Amino acid sequence: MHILHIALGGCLRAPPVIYGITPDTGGHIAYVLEAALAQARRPDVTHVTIVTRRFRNESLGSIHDQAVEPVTDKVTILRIGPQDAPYREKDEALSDLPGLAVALHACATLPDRQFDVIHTHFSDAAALGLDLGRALNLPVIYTPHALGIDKLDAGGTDCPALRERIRRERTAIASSDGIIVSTRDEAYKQIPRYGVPSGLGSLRLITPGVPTLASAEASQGRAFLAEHLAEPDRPIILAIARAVRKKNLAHLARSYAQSPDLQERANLVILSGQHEGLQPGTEEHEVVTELKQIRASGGLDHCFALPPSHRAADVAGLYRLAAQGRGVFVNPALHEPFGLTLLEAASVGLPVIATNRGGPVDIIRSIGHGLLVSPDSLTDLSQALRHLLGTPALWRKFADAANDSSPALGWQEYAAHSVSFYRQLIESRHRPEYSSGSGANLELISTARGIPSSQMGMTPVIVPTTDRLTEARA
Ligand SMILES: O=c1ccn([C@@H]2O[C@H](COP(=O)(O)OP(=O)(O)O[C@H]3O[C@H](CO)[C@@H](O)[C@H](O)[C@H]3O)[C@@H](O)[C@H]2O)c(=O)[nH]1
Ligand SMILES: O=P(O)(O)OC[C@H]1O[C@](O)(CO)[C@@H](O)[C@@H]1O
Repeated sequence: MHILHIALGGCLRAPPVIYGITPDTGGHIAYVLEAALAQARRPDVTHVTIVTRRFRNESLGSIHDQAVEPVTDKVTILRIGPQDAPYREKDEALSDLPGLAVALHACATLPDRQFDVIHTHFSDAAALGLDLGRALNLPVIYTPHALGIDKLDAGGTDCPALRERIRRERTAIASSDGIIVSTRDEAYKQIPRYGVPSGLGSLRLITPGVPTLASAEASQGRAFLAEHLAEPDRPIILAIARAVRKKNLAHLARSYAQSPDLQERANLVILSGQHEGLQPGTEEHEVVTELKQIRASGGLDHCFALPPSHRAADVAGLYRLAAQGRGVFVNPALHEPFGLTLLEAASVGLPVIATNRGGPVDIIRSIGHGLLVSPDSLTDLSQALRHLLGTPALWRKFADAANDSSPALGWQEYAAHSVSFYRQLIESRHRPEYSSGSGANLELISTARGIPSSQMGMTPVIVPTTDRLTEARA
């Protein structure tokens, strides 16, 4: 099987990726690369091609202007589009889609590129994938990663670009042959909000694995923080997220700033993308500026680190340092579609405190390595921090749960379930009764493992085939 992934946003390249180098260089890239590498390790997969955008921007890396980038002998990144195209964020790049569709078609019809299935990531890629799928009669799978309606609810600006994104997402949901989501929240709450009649495709809940952390040890994290903290041996309250409002990092900073006892007990470390070159007026610039203001007005320079740049090894070192020093990882997002960082924390045995909106509910229920809090309440967050940092037995219990889950967090099962789903969609194309959009490949819709749909209070649209985190704990 030759799998084609399409992911247009951000700076996608062979590892090491510089996450946070742009606002679109985040979790979906980790997901696509890990999925592709794990799928390629299977003997029934001959090759995995990842198509992304080509652009020229020296500060983001000359690799993005290279048409072909081998990742392994079975995984290749292909970059499409004009050679001198500038880098654009996803909302600005929509006008490029017709040109990219032509370029994709040209590269997908070369004799040595016989794809069997197309897996698209985010709705811009779905538009391209659906077009190619129709032309080549290939099944198309859509993974949303982040959906616009919930972004709007989480405080996203209601603007034409977001409305257009929601329109595209509706088309992707309605027209794809299959949808792969990561959480029950996406399956039972977010997708049904699009009001697309179920029946055009089947939807699977397949839990992603953990992004592979660099091998750096805690000592790397300690060295990285050396110049930022006066008492570097205190436990660390760690947050790592793109500098966008939805991630609610200022809420964590405020909660810490209002709690002198927490400042005495632990240091706060926030990695919020790469700050260099942020343009005034952008969301990321505003988010980072607000964090700096909270730190300055609270006189917290000695205990609140906001490093302006970081690399993959620093991220790994910080997670391990936080775990070693009995700290905690915090994801305070207003809404988190899934939350790969919570898996990263689990993989090093680090307890977490996470938003009770979205994917973290599934993740923490499955792994049991932390507490859920409302992202609206400063006191709930500071109390949770006090409780966890001040109760060694609770910390140990969560750390043990994280360590127990660790072996089950790889991508092998994701690869097995996704490839089996692809195969089913490919085979259904060859059955005589198949006709596109007829719903012939629809499986009936039942309940997610352990949660009757009636309890979710909405119409279920899926047959989840795997919920690996739950299985891992069973
Ligand atoms: O400054 C940063 C910010 C992020 N990261 C890394 O980038 C990834 C970000 O993951 P996450 O916060 O889960 O993802 P998002 O970038 O928000 O991506 C989307 O896609 C992910 C995969 O589907 C989902 O887990 C998210 O909920 C969804 O918002 C993780 O590996 C982080 O460690 C960094 O290294 N540095
Ligand atoms: O919903 P938002 O904040 O626009 O973010 C979605 C973006 O973030 C990412 O998760 C970044 O990797 C992409 O999938 C997507 O481009």
